[in-house]
Amino acid sequence: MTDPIVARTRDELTEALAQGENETAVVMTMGALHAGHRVLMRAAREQAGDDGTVIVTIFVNPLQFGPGEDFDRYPRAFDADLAACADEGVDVVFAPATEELYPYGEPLVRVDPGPLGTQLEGAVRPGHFAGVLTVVAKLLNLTVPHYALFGEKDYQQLTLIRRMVADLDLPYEILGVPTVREADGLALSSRNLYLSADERAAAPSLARALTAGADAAAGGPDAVLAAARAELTGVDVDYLELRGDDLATGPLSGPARLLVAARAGATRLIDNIAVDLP
Ligand SMILES: Nc1ncnc2c1ncn2[C@@H]1O[C@H](COP(=O)(O)OP(=O)(O)OP(=O)(O)O)[C@@H](O)[C@H]1O
Ligand SMILES: CC(C)(CO)[C@@H](O)C(=O)[O-]
Ligand code: BAL
Repeated sequence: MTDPIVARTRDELTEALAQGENETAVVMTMGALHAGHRVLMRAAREQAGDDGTVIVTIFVNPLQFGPGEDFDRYPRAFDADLAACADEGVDVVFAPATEELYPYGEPLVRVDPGPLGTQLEGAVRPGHFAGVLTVVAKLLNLTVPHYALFGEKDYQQLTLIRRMVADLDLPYEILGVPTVREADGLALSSRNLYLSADERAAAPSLARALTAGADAAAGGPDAVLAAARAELTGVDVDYLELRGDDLATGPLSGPARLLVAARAGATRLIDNIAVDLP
């Protein structure tokens, strides 16, 4: 096991990447790495190959947090993150300071996520997806990977990143990785660290609701939503929505996504599942 090269600046990153001529794959994270991130790292290694380069970025992006959100208290655990990256054979960790990534202060020009950016998560978190897409575009252009891997847990984010890359002709291949879950179905998330014992006990109701919804697919959209709603207990629901799998609204048949966001105490949890409508 070799320790990854840690790059804190653009120059250090360029130097670290200059060494490899083979395929590169990047996993972008906000740190506090868990087993879900590790699955992304393994998928990245599979894409890049043994002689390729796997890059993990660790950056808590202030641009995607709204006022009153948890930017300040977002978990930060750099030493443990580095150990996890070493364990997974990551080659390069890019962990810039805010001033390194945004040397001119808050960017005036941002990537516009379009109408989907104000729906679902975007309705609850105004400006969130402009902040996400802007930093993802920057990190893609800095790491210049062949592949970038993102989790399906953040399905709307993954969908918007795919659209950004297609709409702006960015030369990177975006790959989605299925959601990694605890034994009781709860999707792994750095924010699960915030949950009290009671909240942790209530949290799997999101996954139960999604499974019940997907199991009711044969009955059509109304049956899916009713089955899911019946299982959503002990949490405050922000939204439960069924959409076509590209998240564009429209007549619902064929491949669809059921998405949920709910609060357990003060902690917002999100999750989603594929639904195969008749
Ligand atoms: N349980 C999971 N399964 C698969 N991918 C995941 C999972 N959790 C996070 N990811 C993916 O890891 C990448 C980095 O996510 P991030 O660092 O925000 O972690 P997170 O656990 O989603 O944190 P948060 O609690 O902030 O949502 C994203 O592509 C995200 O979709
Ligand atoms: C993609 C990302 C690293 C951009 O800050 C973040 O939104 C996340 O961790 O999902
Ligand atoms: N995991 C998505 C990033 C965010 O919640 O800000």
